[in-house]
Amino acid sequence: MKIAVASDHRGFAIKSKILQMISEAGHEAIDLGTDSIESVDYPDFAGQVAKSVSHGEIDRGILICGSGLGMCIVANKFPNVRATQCHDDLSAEMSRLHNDSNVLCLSADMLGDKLINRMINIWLKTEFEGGRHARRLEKIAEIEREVAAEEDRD
Ligand SMILES: O=C(CO)[C@H](O)[C@H](O)[C@H](O)COP(=O)(O)O
Repeated sequence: MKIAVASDHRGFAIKSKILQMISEAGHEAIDLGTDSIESVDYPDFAGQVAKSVSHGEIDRGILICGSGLGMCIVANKFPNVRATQCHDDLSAEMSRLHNDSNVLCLSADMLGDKLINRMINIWLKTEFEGGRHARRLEKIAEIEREVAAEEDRD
């Protein structure tokens, strides 16, 4: 898979390790910034990754900020993006099994390197279960279409 990774200043230190984890797992890792610990605004980076996932240019994204929360809020503004804030092995697994998560949002401040490594490997390997969960994702897609249609009318 082609996987883009971006962070704000708080996630900068772990980002290079995450890029390496992705490569070691046999995937193509794309670095979309930030490039230093200088303070930046997370919406700029979440937006780049989420837009690429939304347009199908990349398969998945990983976003890291202090809490992971702001990144997740931004990413879910984009159609076709199912961004999930995960904090342990089980949430990483469930986000794939039930939600077909295509953007993983992580906290740099609250999670250790070993846990992040494990979560990423689980998130990369776990397949979506489909079935009743596919019906629910179709309802999310329908909501996205309704919102877009309302915006067109305004
Ligand atoms: O998006 C966040 C909070 O929802 C992240 O934790 C950011 O990294 C954080 O808000 C950045 O804060 P800072 O004080 O400017 O470093």
